[in-house]
Amino acid sequence: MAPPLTRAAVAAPAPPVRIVHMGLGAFHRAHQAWYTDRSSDAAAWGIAAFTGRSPQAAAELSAQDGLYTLIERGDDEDRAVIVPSISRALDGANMAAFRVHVSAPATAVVTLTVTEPGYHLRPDGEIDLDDPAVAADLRRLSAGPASAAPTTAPGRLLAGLEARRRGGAGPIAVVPCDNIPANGALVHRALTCLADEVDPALAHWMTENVAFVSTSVDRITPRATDADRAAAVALTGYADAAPVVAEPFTDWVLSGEFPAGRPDWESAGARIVADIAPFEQRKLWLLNGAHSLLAYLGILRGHGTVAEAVADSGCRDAVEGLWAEARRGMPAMLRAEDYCTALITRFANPRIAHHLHQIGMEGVSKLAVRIIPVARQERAAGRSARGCVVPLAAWTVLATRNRLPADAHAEAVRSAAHADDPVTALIALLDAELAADATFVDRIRRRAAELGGRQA
Ligand SMILES: NC(=O)c1ccc[n+]([C@@H]2O[C@H](COP(=O)([O-])OP(=O)(O)OC[C@H]3O[C@@H](n4cnc5c(N)ncnc54)[C@H](O)[C@@H]3O)[C@@H](O)[C@H]2O)c1
Ligand SMILES: O=P(O)(O)OC[C@@H](O)[C@@H](O)[C@H](O)[C@H](O)CO
Repeated sequence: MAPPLTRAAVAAPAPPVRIVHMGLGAFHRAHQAWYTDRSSDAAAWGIAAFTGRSPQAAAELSAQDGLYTLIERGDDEDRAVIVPSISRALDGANMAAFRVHVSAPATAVVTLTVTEPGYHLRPDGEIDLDDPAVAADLRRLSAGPASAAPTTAPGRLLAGLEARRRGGAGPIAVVPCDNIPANGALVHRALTCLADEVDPALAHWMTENVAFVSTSVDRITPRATDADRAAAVALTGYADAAPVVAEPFTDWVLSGEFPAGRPDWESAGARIVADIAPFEQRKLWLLNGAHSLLAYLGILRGHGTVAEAVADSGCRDAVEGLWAEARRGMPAMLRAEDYCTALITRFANPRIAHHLHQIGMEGVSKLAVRIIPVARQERAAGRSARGCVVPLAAWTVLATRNRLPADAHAEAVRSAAHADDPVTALIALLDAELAADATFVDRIRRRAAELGGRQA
């Protein structure tokens, strides 16, 4: 039997905690934790990483001192590195530990990967105060912010910041790393809105002390399997209950201030830019837009993974059609055509089993930021947006057949799918203006009918 992965075994001391992370999933381990470990000053920057909803990842990682294997899976071989930057792995419900770490003077950064619905934002980007979980957190925080046990990520983050203010620990940066455009600005607005309701003095303190950084993050990281756990042992010689598999490619673009410092992430390849918007658009519209298209069209065409779907010329042509529209107007410095060429190779990696079902989850939140902005741009310019019609039509077909992967908005999707005019009702969940564009909706309806959906 392989020996357990421990810090003593691999001679990797835990770096002192200066970063708190929320959402200890696969992506954090493949991306921010990896960048931190690859930075020139890695020995000075440890992470206290908190799970989002279940304590399992914290239990698995704690049993191996926070260490895990990152398997970089190329076209023809695996490369393994043991990543030591997570010094402590903790249950997200452990608010006492969360407050201690966020309010520690040494802590300089809070990063988040809590998934798109984890921010509880409305389609207009504001925090949804009518969401029962948000409303419950507001009641808890208003009754006693110092001892409340919120359950949402924004509620927990606000409780941590409140503890930091009380402790006089000074400024800090909040760095959301989910696939949401202007994620720093949106989280800033969401937290300010909550703080205004809980205690305006806290909102004022945040204005002076909390910097919100927007990021564009990129590294294809599918959920690990039992075969990946076996591969980790074979590669490193250590048993690992929580390895992560990712493609070799990785990218991180950040924009904003870090008033208390940060790791030298540039030394690991990250870029700090003044304007994040073009980088976000390239990533979300080209990579994630194509992913969502492949997910819904691919499921309808009987495929299981991205690599299978992109090998199907019916899916591939649809991706090219979406990209032709999404690339319009992108500045030349983004080299969008080269990015798309590289994406085809990345998607086609036969050794990465990225399941369409996983990508197709949370379609309401994802389509709204991956496809809808392109469709709006095209329609505003008087064009057909036919490339955007395909993913939207495929999504409506799966909705009317009750075959969509899980979605936090499943109830609204179900009710729209049973409306007299399901296509209009479903598109209205994504964007009211496009739902009122009769020509565009009719195009989606006709495409959906071709794909086998219920039209009305
Ligand atoms: N996996 C990728 O390839 C990839 C690449 C770029 C960006 N991302 C971003 O990272 C996010 C997480 O991806 P992952 O692969 O780590 O997923 P994952 O399922 O491995 O981990 C998700 C983490 O978020 C927590 N979480 C889930 N729902 C939550 C909620 N409603 N509130 C609070 N916490 C919640 C989970 O408990 C877990 O800790 C994605 O949604 C995406 O925005 C992922
Ligand atoms: O992670 P999600 O659920 O937001 O979206 C699924 C994929 O589109 C996404 O994870 C991509 O693989 C990733 O964004 C690549 O960097």
